Amino acid sequence: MKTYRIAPSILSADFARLGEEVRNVIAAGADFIHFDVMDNHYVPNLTIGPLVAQSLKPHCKRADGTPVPLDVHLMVKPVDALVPMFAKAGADIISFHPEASEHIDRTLQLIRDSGCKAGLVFNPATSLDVLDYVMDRIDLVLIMSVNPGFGGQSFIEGALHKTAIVRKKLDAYKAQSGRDILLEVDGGIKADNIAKVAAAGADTFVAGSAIFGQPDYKAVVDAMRANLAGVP
Ligand SMILES: O=C(CO)[C@@H](O)[C@H](O)COP(=O)(O)O
Ligand SMILES: [Fe+2]
Repeated sequence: MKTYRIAPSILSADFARLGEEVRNVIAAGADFIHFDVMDNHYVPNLTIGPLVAQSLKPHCKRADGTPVPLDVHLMVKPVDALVPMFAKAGADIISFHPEASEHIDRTLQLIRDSGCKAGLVFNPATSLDVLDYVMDRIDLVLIMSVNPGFGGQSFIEGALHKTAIVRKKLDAYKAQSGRDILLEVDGGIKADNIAKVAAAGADTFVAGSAIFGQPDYKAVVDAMRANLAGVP
Protein backbone atom coordinates (compact mmCIF):
# COMPACT_ATOMS: atom_id res chain seq x y z
CA MET A 1 0.00 0.00 0.00
CA LYS A 2 1.13 3.58 -0.69
CA THR A 3 2.13 5.68 2.28
CA TYR A 4 -0.82 7.86 3.25
CA ARG A 5 -0.73 10.68 5.79
CA ILE A 6 -3.65 11.98 7.80
CA ALA A 7 -3.34 15.61 8.86
CA PRO A 8 -6.03 16.65 11.36
CA SER A 9 -6.82 20.36 11.13
CA ILE A 10 -6.93 21.86 14.60
CA LEU A 11 -9.29 24.54 13.26
CA SER A 12 -12.10 22.27 14.48
CA ALA A 13 -10.45 21.42 17.81
CA ASP A 14 -11.47 22.88 21.16
CA PHE A 15 -9.37 26.07 21.27
CA ALA A 16 -9.62 26.20 25.05
CA ARG A 17 -7.69 22.90 25.23
CA LEU A 18 -5.43 23.00 22.18
CA GLY A 19 -2.36 21.26 23.62
CA GLU A 20 -4.46 18.38 24.90
CA GLU A 21 -6.33 18.18 21.58
CA VAL A 22 -3.02 17.96 19.68
CA ARG A 23 -1.76 15.20 22.00
CA ASN A 24 -5.05 13.31 21.71
CA VAL A 25 -5.16 13.44 17.94
CA ILE A 26 -1.53 12.32 17.72
CA ALA A 27 -2.35 9.40 20.03
CA ALA A 28 -5.24 8.64 17.63
CA GLY A 29 -2.76 8.28 14.75
CA ALA A 30 -2.25 11.74 13.20
CA ASP A 31 0.75 11.96 10.86
CA PHE A 32 0.85 15.78 10.64
CA ILE A 33 -0.78 18.55 12.66
CA HIS A 34 -2.45 20.93 10.19
CA PHE A 35 -2.44 24.53 11.45
CA ASP A 36 -4.75 26.96 9.61
CA VAL A 37 -3.72 30.61 9.72
CA MET A 38 -6.40 33.12 8.61
CA ASP A 39 -5.99 36.88 8.56
CA ASN A 40 -9.46 38.40 7.87
CA HIS A 41 -7.98 39.85 4.68
CA TYR A 42 -7.04 37.03 2.32
CA VAL A 43 -9.91 35.03 3.84
CA PRO A 44 -12.91 36.29 5.83
CA ASN A 45 -11.92 34.68 9.11
CA LEU A 46 -9.33 35.16 11.83
CA THR A 47 -7.51 32.36 13.62
CA ILE A 48 -4.14 31.74 15.19
CA GLY A 49 -0.56 32.88 14.68
CA PRO A 50 3.07 32.10 15.50
CA LEU A 51 2.64 32.43 19.27
CA VAL A 52 0.11 29.61 19.29
CA ALA A 53 2.32 27.52 16.99
CA GLN A 54 5.21 28.01 19.38
CA SER A 55 3.06 26.93 22.34
CA LEU A 56 1.83 23.84 20.53
CA LYS A 57 5.19 22.75 19.14
CA PRO A 58 6.26 20.83 22.30
CA HIS A 59 3.00 18.84 22.04
CA CYS A 60 3.72 17.78 18.43
CA LYS A 61 5.38 14.48 19.23
CA ARG A 62 4.47 10.85 19.76
CA ALA A 63 4.69 9.06 23.09
CA ASP A 64 8.18 7.79 22.11
CA GLY A 65 9.34 11.35 21.37
CA THR A 66 9.19 11.09 17.55
CA PRO A 67 8.28 14.54 16.21
CA VAL A 68 5.00 15.01 14.32
CA PRO A 69 5.40 17.68 11.63
CA LEU A 70 3.60 20.98 12.11
CA ASP A 71 1.96 21.67 8.75
CA VAL A 72 1.22 25.41 8.56
CA HIS A 73 -1.36 26.51 5.98
CA LEU A 74 -1.08 30.27 5.55
CA MET A 75 -4.28 31.93 4.35
CA VAL A 76 -2.77 35.40 4.66
CA LYS A 77 -1.82 38.26 2.38
CA PRO A 78 0.92 39.41 2.30
CA VAL A 79 2.82 36.24 3.16
CA ASP A 80 6.52 36.96 3.55
CA ALA A 81 6.74 38.69 6.93
CA LEU A 82 5.09 35.71 8.63
CA VAL A 83 7.43 33.08 7.18
CA PRO A 84 10.42 33.63 9.50
CA MET A 85 8.05 34.00 12.46
CA PHE A 86 6.41 30.62 11.81
CA ALA A 87 9.77 29.00 11.09
CA LYS A 88 11.06 30.27 14.44
CA ALA A 89 7.87 29.03 16.11
CA GLY A 90 8.57 25.48 14.90
CA ALA A 91 6.73 25.05 11.59
CA ASP A 92 8.03 22.12 9.57
CA ILE A 93 6.02 22.82 6.41
CA ILE A 94 4.77 26.27 5.36
CA SER A 95 2.26 26.50 2.51
CA PHE A 96 0.79 29.62 0.95
CA HIS A 97 -1.59 30.61 -1.84
CA PRO A 98 0.26 31.88 -4.94
CA GLU A 99 -2.18 34.78 -5.46
CA ALA A 100 -1.33 36.04 -1.96
CA SER A 101 2.34 36.60 -2.82
CA GLU A 102 3.75 39.26 -5.15
CA HIS A 103 6.78 37.07 -5.88
CA ILE A 104 6.01 33.37 -5.60
CA ASP A 105 9.53 32.20 -6.32
CA ARG A 106 10.96 34.55 -3.69
CA THR A 107 8.46 33.40 -1.05
CA LEU A 108 9.25 29.73 -1.77
CA GLN A 109 12.95 30.48 -1.41
CA LEU A 110 12.31 32.36 1.82
CA ILE A 111 10.48 29.35 3.27
CA ARG A 112 13.32 27.00 2.38
CA ASP A 113 15.97 29.43 3.57
CA SER A 114 14.07 29.51 6.88
CA GLY A 115 14.63 25.75 7.18
CA CYS A 116 11.08 24.62 6.34
CA LYS A 117 9.55 22.59 3.57
CA ALA A 118 7.59 24.73 1.11
CA GLY A 119 4.06 24.17 -0.17
CA LEU A 120 1.83 25.91 -2.71
CA VAL A 121 -1.95 25.90 -2.26
CA PHE A 122 -4.51 26.01 -5.08
CA ASN A 123 -8.09 27.10 -4.43
CA PRO A 124 -10.94 25.36 -6.25
CA ALA A 125 -10.94 27.94 -9.07
CA THR A 126 -7.22 28.77 -9.12
CA SER A 127 -5.25 27.74 -12.19
CA LEU A 128 -2.35 25.33 -11.79
CA ASP A 129 -0.24 27.26 -14.32
CA VAL A 130 2.49 28.38 -11.93
CA LEU A 131 3.18 24.81 -10.80
CA ASP A 132 5.30 23.93 -13.84
CA TYR A 133 7.70 26.75 -13.04
CA VAL A 134 8.32 25.93 -9.38
CA MET A 135 8.57 22.13 -9.19
CA ASP A 136 12.17 22.19 -8.01
CA ARG A 137 11.31 24.70 -5.29
CA ILE A 138 8.34 22.97 -3.64
CA ASP A 139 7.94 20.00 -1.32
CA LEU A 140 4.15 19.87 -1.23
CA VAL A 141 1.13 20.80 -3.34
CA LEU A 142 -2.09 21.44 -1.45
CA ILE A 143 -5.35 21.24 -3.40
CA MET A 144 -8.26 22.97 -1.71
CA SER A 145 -11.47 20.99 -1.94
CA VAL A 146 -13.43 23.84 -0.29
CA ASN A 147 -13.06 27.60 -0.54
CA PRO A 148 -10.59 28.62 2.16
CA GLY A 149 -11.74 30.30 5.35
CA PHE A 150 -13.87 27.86 7.29
CA GLY A 151 -13.99 24.31 8.54
CA GLY A 152 -17.01 22.08 8.12
CA GLN A 153 -17.79 22.86 4.45
CA SER A 154 -18.79 20.28 1.84
CA PHE A 155 -16.22 18.67 -0.44
CA ILE A 156 -16.12 20.24 -3.94
CA GLU A 157 -16.05 17.35 -6.42
CA GLY A 158 -14.03 19.30 -9.02
CA ALA A 159 -11.04 18.93 -6.72
CA LEU A 160 -10.77 15.27 -7.77
CA HIS A 161 -10.01 16.11 -11.40
CA LYS A 162 -7.55 18.77 -10.32
CA THR A 163 -5.83 16.32 -7.97
CA ALA A 164 -5.49 13.82 -10.81
CA ILE A 165 -3.88 16.48 -13.02
CA VAL A 166 -1.38 17.35 -10.29
CA ARG A 167 -0.66 13.65 -9.67
CA LYS A 168 0.40 13.26 -13.30
CA LYS A 169 2.65 16.32 -13.11
CA LEU A 170 4.26 15.10 -9.88
CA ASP A 171 4.82 11.60 -11.27
CA ALA A 172 6.45 13.04 -14.39
CA TYR A 173 8.65 15.25 -12.22
CA LYS A 174 9.61 12.29 -10.02
CA ALA A 175 10.59 10.23 -13.08
CA GLN A 176 12.88 13.02 -14.21
CA SER A 177 14.28 14.23 -10.86
CA GLY A 178 13.86 11.30 -8.46
CA ARG A 179 12.27 13.71 -5.97
CA ASP A 180 8.94 13.16 -4.20
CA ILE A 181 6.53 16.07 -3.71
CA LEU A 182 3.60 15.46 -1.37
CA LEU A 183 0.06 15.91 -2.70
CA GLU A 184 -2.27 17.04 0.05
CA VAL A 185 -6.01 17.73 -0.25
CA ASP A 186 -7.84 19.96 2.23
CA GLY A 187 -11.53 20.48 2.89
CA GLY A 188 -14.60 18.32 3.43
CA ILE A 189 -12.65 15.07 3.73
CA LYS A 190 -14.33 12.33 5.75
CA ALA A 191 -13.99 8.58 6.17
CA ASP A 192 -16.59 8.01 3.48
CA ASN A 193 -14.93 10.07 0.73
CA ILE A 194 -11.22 9.72 1.54
CA ALA A 195 -10.78 6.70 -0.76
CA LYS A 196 -11.87 8.60 -3.86
CA VAL A 197 -9.49 11.44 -2.99
CA ALA A 198 -6.68 8.89 -2.70
CA ALA A 199 -7.74 7.21 -5.95
CA ALA A 200 -7.41 10.62 -7.65
CA GLY A 201 -3.79 10.71 -6.51
CA ALA A 202 -3.60 12.39 -3.10
CA ASP A 203 -1.27 10.99 -0.46
CA THR A 204 -1.97 13.42 2.40
CA PHE A 205 -5.43 14.27 3.74
CA VAL A 206 -6.45 17.20 5.89
CA ALA A 207 -9.53 16.54 8.00
CA GLY A 208 -10.86 18.92 10.62
CA SER A 209 -14.54 18.58 11.44
CA ALA A 210 -14.62 14.89 10.47
CA ILE A 211 -12.15 14.09 13.26
CA PHE A 212 -12.70 16.74 15.93
CA GLY A 213 -16.48 16.59 15.46
CA GLN A 214 -16.56 13.03 16.80
CA PRO A 215 -15.87 11.93 20.37
CA ASP A 216 -13.52 9.09 19.37
CA TYR A 217 -10.72 10.50 17.20
CA LYS A 218 -9.00 7.12 16.84
CA ALA A 219 -12.18 5.52 15.51
CA VAL A 220 -12.32 8.15 12.73
CA VAL A 221 -8.62 7.89 11.86
CA ASP A 222 -8.87 4.07 11.85
CA ALA A 223 -11.94 4.21 9.58
CA MET A 224 -10.06 6.54 7.21
CA ARG A 225 -7.08 4.16 7.12
CA ALA A 226 -9.34 1.15 6.58
CA ASN A 227 -10.92 2.87 3.58
CA LEU A 228 -7.48 3.90 2.25
CA ALA A 229 -6.37 0.28 2.46
CA GLY A 230 -8.97 -0.58 -0.19
CA VAL A 231 -7.57 1.92 -2.73
CA PRO A 232 -5.92 0.10 -5.65
O1 LIG B 1 -7.88 25.30 5.33
C1 LIG B 1 -8.96 24.93 5.70
C2 LIG B 1 -10.17 25.79 5.54
O2 LIG B 1 -9.82 26.97 4.96
C3 LIG B 1 -9.08 23.57 6.23
O3 LIG B 1 -7.85 23.07 6.70
C4 LIG B 1 -10.22 23.24 7.14
O4 LIG B 1 -9.91 23.44 8.47
C5 LIG B 1 -10.62 21.81 6.95
O5 LIG B 1 -11.74 21.57 7.73
P1 LIG B 1 -12.82 20.46 7.30
O6 LIG B 1 -13.32 20.83 5.94
O7 LIG B 1 -12.07 19.15 7.26
O8 LIG B 1 -13.81 20.54 8.38
FE1 LIG C 1 -6.09 24.11 5.78
